[in-house]
Amino acid sequence: MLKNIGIIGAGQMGCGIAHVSAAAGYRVHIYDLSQDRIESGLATINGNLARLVTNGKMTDEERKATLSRISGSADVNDLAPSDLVIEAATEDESVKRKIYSQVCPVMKPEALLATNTSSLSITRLAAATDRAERFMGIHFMNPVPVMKLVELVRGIATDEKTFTAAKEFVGSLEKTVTVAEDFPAFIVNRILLPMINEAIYTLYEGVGTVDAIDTAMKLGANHPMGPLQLADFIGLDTCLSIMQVLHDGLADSKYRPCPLLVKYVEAGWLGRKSGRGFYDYRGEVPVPTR
Ligand SMILES: CC(=O)CC(=O)SCCNC(=O)CCNC(=O)[C@H](O)C(C)(C)COP(=O)(O)OP(=O)(O)OC[C@H]1O[C@@H](n2cnc3c(N)ncnc32)[C@H](O)[C@@H]1OP(=O)(O)O
Ligand SMILES: NC(=O)C1=CN([C@@H]2O[C@H](COP(=O)(O)OP(=O)(O)OC[C@H]3O[C@@H](n4cnc5c(N)ncnc54)[C@H](OP(=O)(O)O)[C@@H]3O)[C@@H](O)[C@H]2O)C=CC1
Repeated sequence: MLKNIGIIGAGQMGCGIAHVSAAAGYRVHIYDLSQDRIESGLATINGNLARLVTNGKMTDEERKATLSRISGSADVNDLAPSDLVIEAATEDESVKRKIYSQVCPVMKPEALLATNTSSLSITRLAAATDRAERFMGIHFMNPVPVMKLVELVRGIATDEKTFTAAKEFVGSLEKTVTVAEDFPAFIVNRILLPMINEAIYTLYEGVGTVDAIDTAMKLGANHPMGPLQLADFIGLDTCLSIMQVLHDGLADSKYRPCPLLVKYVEAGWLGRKSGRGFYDYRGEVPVPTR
């Protein structure tokens, strides 16, 4: 029976997972490198919970109780009581490997470790832990409090007990599970990211402006967000990492990351989280940057 959930990374996904886990009654501890990051993550969670109260979807007592179940610190040792740790740090294999080398010695031997990776091999990540049979992918979608789907991905060594526990955990959050095999970017991102990358090529080749491309896909294909708006929302660094994993892992030139995406990431224009991407978010309304 899982009670204590540890989260690694106080970014948009880590905070979203913390939010829905605490709302479902779990005790949650968030670990990140800096206390400032954690404080701003907790403020985001509080803002999202407050919006639910305003919209009549949660009482103020439930908001307070949910928040009281979440703690945070920049000390990895505080993850020791966790029954399940979900790693939601930057989409970079070397970063995740380093984290596992620090967190595994701290964790209870029987505790489960999961990654929220968007694309990386679960089997390869599992091999960097001391518990490959108790390791798997639990892939939430952004924004976590709103999106209904979670992809579950087994590594080659993941045991059935771990898979069942993960499935029950996701069910307790009232999310729907799909099972994906351990292939680069799984199901959602195998399909979604090439579409986003193609939208960026469409911009790069001058077929349309940012506004034209997003309007076309919103009104012409009924997508809730245009692909460039969505890329900014996901984070352009994450989009580029996923395309690189697809390109390297499937060895097909159709997954080549658009050079414009590379350029934006090199400029530090990572989308909403850095204030600028295909749109500039620093003013009152987002303004296209091309
Ligand atoms: C990269 C990966 O590995 C995998 C991925 O996650 S890929 C990304 C998958 N996600 C998507 O494709 C999202 C596409 N976009 C959408 O579905 C919608 O634009 C959206 C749900 C994000 C917002 O919907 P909208 O109708 O445009 O806006 P809005 O009316 O403001 O919001 C709808 C609800 O979502 C909530 N919401 C919006 N953004 C939110 C956020 N970042 N965090 C929490 N809640 C949020 C709002 O509070 C609102 O809730 P109520 O219904 O209670 O009012
Ligand atoms: N964005 C999305 O739409 C989705 C992302 N994902 C996946 O979730 C994961 C997180 O993505 P997302 O939340 O968007 O990314 P963010 O950039 O918002 O957050 C990542 C967080 O991890 C922290 N971090 C980096 N290195 C370490 C470390 N060594 N120890 C602890 N924390 C660390 C970062 O801190 P700092 O900023 O200080 O570096 C940051 O707070 C990635 O694997 C991503 O692929 C999955 C589904 C959707």
